[in-house]
Amino acid sequence: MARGTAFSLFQICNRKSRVSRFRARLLNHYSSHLAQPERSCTSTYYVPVRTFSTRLANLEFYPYNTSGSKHSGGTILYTRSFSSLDDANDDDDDIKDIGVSEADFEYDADAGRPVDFELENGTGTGDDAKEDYNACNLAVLELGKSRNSIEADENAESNQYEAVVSRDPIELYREIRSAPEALDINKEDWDIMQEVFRYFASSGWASNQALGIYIGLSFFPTAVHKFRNFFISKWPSDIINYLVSLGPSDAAVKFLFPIFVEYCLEIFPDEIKRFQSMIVTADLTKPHTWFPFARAMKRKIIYHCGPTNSGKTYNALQRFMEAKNGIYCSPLRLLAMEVFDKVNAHGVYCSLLTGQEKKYVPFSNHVACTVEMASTKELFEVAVIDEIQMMADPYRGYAWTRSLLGLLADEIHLCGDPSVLNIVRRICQETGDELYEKHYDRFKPLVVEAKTLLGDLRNIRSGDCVVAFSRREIFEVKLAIEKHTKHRCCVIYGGLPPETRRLQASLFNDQNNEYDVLVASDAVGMGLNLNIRRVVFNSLSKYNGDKMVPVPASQVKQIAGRAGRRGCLYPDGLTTTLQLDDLDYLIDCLKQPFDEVKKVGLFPFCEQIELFAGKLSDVKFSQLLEKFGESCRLDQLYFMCRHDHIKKIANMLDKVSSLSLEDRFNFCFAPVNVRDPKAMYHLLRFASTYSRNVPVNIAMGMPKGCARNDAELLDLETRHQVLSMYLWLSNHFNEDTFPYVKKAEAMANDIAKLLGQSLAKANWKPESRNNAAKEKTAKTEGRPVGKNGVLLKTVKREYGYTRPQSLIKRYDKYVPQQHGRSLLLELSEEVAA
Ligand SMILES: Nc1ncnc2c1ncn2[C@@H]1O[C@H](COP(=O)(O)OP(=O)(O)OP(=O)(O)O)[C@@H](O)[C@H]1O
Repeated sequence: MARGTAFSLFQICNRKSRVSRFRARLLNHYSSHLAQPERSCTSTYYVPVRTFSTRLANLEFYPYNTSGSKHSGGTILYTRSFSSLDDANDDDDDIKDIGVSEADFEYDADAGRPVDFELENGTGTGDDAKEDYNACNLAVLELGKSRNSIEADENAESNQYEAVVSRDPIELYREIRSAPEALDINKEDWDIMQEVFRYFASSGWASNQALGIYIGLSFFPTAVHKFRNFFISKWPSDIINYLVSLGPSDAAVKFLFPIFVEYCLEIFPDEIKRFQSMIVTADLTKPHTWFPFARAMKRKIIYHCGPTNSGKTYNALQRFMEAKNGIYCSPLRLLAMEVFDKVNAHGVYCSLLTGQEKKYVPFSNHVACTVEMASTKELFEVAVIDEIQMMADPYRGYAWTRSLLGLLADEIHLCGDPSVLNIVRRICQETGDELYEKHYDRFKPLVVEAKTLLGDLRNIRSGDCVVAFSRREIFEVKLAIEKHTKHRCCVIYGGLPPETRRLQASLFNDQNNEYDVLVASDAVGMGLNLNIRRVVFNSLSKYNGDKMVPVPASQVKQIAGRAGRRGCLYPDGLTTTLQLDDLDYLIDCLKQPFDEVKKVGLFPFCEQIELFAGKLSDVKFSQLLEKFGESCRLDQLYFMCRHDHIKKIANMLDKVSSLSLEDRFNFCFAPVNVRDPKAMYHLLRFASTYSRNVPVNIAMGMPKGCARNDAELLDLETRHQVLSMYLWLSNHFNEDTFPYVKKAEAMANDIAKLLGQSLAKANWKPESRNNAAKEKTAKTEGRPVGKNGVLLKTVKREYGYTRPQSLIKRYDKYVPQQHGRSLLLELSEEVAA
């Protein structure tokens, strides 16, 4: 399709009124080779004041005519970006230029779709356009037409519709509205018009542009349907002829859209108002303004930036302990406990605050807490936010963002890798805080052992930590090691209570017992100081809830970095894989620089959700969350954190009546494994008892003793989670309603001990909580399933990633076999270097 070369300038004027007018002025400058006169046309649209455009295709300037370059006129409604960076000033009467930058249009609804009618908006020299134009004409010439005849046709067509396309859409709309009902409708045209409207209703561009006048995505199809009925009932023949000539196409959509806007503004003022107020209340732009007290301070931000085991946290904690008061924000309960112990051991009184426990140490001015519990109301001299890169975590990132934006501390020490450094720089520009950067290197380089374990767990040695990415794998590895070697294994994975993980860690660290190997999940990557000599990856792929995927490089680095920490028994860290095939991937991951994070997480406060709820009537809390997610506006630096698990809880709690919105919101954040039906059942029970305003019972007995099989071990884990949930709820709701805190604590301690004892004995084959579900999925996908629903290993690769070719294989190809061993050593040294 030929491309025209109209050079467009857009100006929007924004009037002061509540429902303001944007004046979109389009000046089309034709390039000389098309020999068209320069012209301009202006039209005015009434649109509400709104500082966003949608996932626009605004950057693409479309003509209204399929014949390409020859038509001009008409206007496109240009609304503004979601970004706050270029907010329109509502109080400004002047006409404002809109600087359209690519960055403002990150989401393009039409991305990937073929654009047939794109006009050039470039420099005006139009070389590309000239080429396209010539190419198109050439193509047509090949079909047997002369250039003159094509031009004559185009001119004739353009003249024919000039009267339609150059008209102001407001006038067009008024004219259509005042026309009498149509009587004479041509069947063939009618069919085409149906297609045109169908195309319009399914246009991503149009539905997104419609957001600019507060026609929501869910209302858009209804609005188009009514517009179609209105349009067809009037049957404006000149416009119909033009649209029929365009057919169901982007050009037709772009022509109809401004008329549709006029129609909507007149016919749906209530819907527009309602959606507008929803949008305003779901505004998550400028989150730094949510914390006015922090903004009133001149804070000093110190970014301790470096890889694992480089002393970042150590240095930040030194400053924390020197200060007259301070707060340490941890990603894990476990790490908060470690810091709590360490700081108190140094003689600095420090309290502990996590979702589940409050340990107040008399006279303490310091507190170690989990990041979600950090107070943005108290003043501190020093705050430490550990693992700051977790701002980008899809689920929990909002807690780090909130702490960075909202902590009232003179000095805030951020510890983390460099992935969020740039984004922190940008945030500091917005908040006005001073940023200082301290860069660190690893104390000792990590060495990759290129010979690997050659697939044989009998090659395991004392001080090794085998990392596996599922509970099943962990127990399989433990079983195999203990059966075929003299080593005994400690176990650490996310499902275990922090107390049990700590006990397992100290058992492993202690040199005076038989436990000399650790088998752990990625939970080992953060928080624990362990005497690990070598990290061995059992595999480098993991199930992401949907399929097997490679473990991200950043996570591989974090885990491998646990080997050989300063001050531990083995200061020279080693890492390798069980299988040779995985080695290349490990090396690639370690060599990769940290990916730069582009966005960090946000989540609304309860008050924001409450405000939003006021705009809707008769919606359940789960629907409210859904609608908030749909309507919220965000700056370019932020994303809304994933809340599928929250919605799942909200959905379940919809059954419980007489819970306030705030209570529902709080219950949704309770720590529960949403995939564990038993734990979910207890949460529902707690919520419904609470809603009756009577004391909530634990109503769960203690197990008789240690677990004798995996099912009993899983049961212990679940029971501990339920107790942990009870304790969490007692800290987040009125304590009188959850009065059995002491009992819950005692039970949780006992179960943690039982878990420890059970793990020491564990020599059974692992089970999975959702064997049946896995089996079903696997069967529907045609994947072979073994006993207990294990997806067979051979298939894992098919569904997972293809392992990169290993060093050995590469070597085998080019070097005679007998030199293999020495080359491996060379490679090992090379990698280490
Ligand atoms: N100056 C120091 N003197 C003594 N020990 C130190 C010093 N710096 C760091 N360490 C010790 O080195 C180990 C690693 O330090 P630290 O935990 O601060 O590293 P990190 O860079 O924060 O790593 P990670 O992100 O993995 O936690 C810790 O055991 C710490 O106590």
